[in-house]
Amino acid sequence: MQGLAIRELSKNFGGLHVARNLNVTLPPGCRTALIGPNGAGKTTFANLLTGVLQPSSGTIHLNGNDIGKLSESARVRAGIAKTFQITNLFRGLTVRENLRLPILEREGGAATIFGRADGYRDIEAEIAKLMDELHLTPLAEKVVRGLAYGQQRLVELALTLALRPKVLILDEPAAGVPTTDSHLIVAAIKRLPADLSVLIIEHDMELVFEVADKIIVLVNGAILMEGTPEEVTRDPRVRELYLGAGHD
Ligand SMILES: Nc1ncnc2c1ncn2[C@@H]1O[C@H](COP(=O)(O)OP(=O)(O)OP(=O)(O)O)[C@@H](O)[C@H]1O
Repeated sequence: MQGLAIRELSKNFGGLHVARNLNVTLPPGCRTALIGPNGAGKTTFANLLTGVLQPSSGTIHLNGNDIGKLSESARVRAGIAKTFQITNLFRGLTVRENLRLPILEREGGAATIFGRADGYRDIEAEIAKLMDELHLTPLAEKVVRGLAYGQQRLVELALTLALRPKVLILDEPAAGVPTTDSHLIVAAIKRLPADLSVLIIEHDMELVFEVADKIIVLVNGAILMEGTPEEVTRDPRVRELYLGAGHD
């Protein structure tokens, strides 16, 4: 089975059930959005996938391999990356300098990569490609501190993609980005590598509907329903949830 397969995943904090027997498959190439009211358990679910939290029960397989017991860093190496949670940019460095860092890290350090005949050229070519994909090329020599917030988020996304993940978790990609710039984020999500599995946790429904192939609605730690954006909008329970009280 290709992609990420989550089976019967549960998490309790004492008597509080924040994930209840969750079964979710994130196939390569699929853009899945996870939505739900505040406190539904979305962040907890992401933390269970990245290894920040250990589940009470259940399994997680990536391309058939059990990754459920791996540490956070081992999961990153296995191909699970999450962005937009913490800013890990070096604000005094340029966009290009920032992008060099995860590539060096991935390749096992400067000594290894620069020891190869084409090492330097390969890195610079990869940085150029990443910047091109995210339309960051005009900002290459700009110091990150001076960029608009939405642009900084694109740089963060580029840094995460430099790790060459198989599964990308976008945690509220539009949070804090002015609405005038949110189209930059939408465009970047649309240009992500075609075979990547993407899980988007997002409150902004407009963004979700623009980018998601599939939506999972989480309520009280359980899946209320999942389906295409059209199926989800038609569902009376979802309409009740989003037109009623208790959401952002
Ligand atoms: N470490 C923890 N210990 C105890 N309870 C926790 C812990 N982390 C989260 N919770 C509780 O688990 C529930 C789910 O929280 P979570 O942050 O996953 O929800 P969410 O859907 O991401 O919410 P939001 O949309 O507000 O970010 C909440 O009731 C929260 O208070």
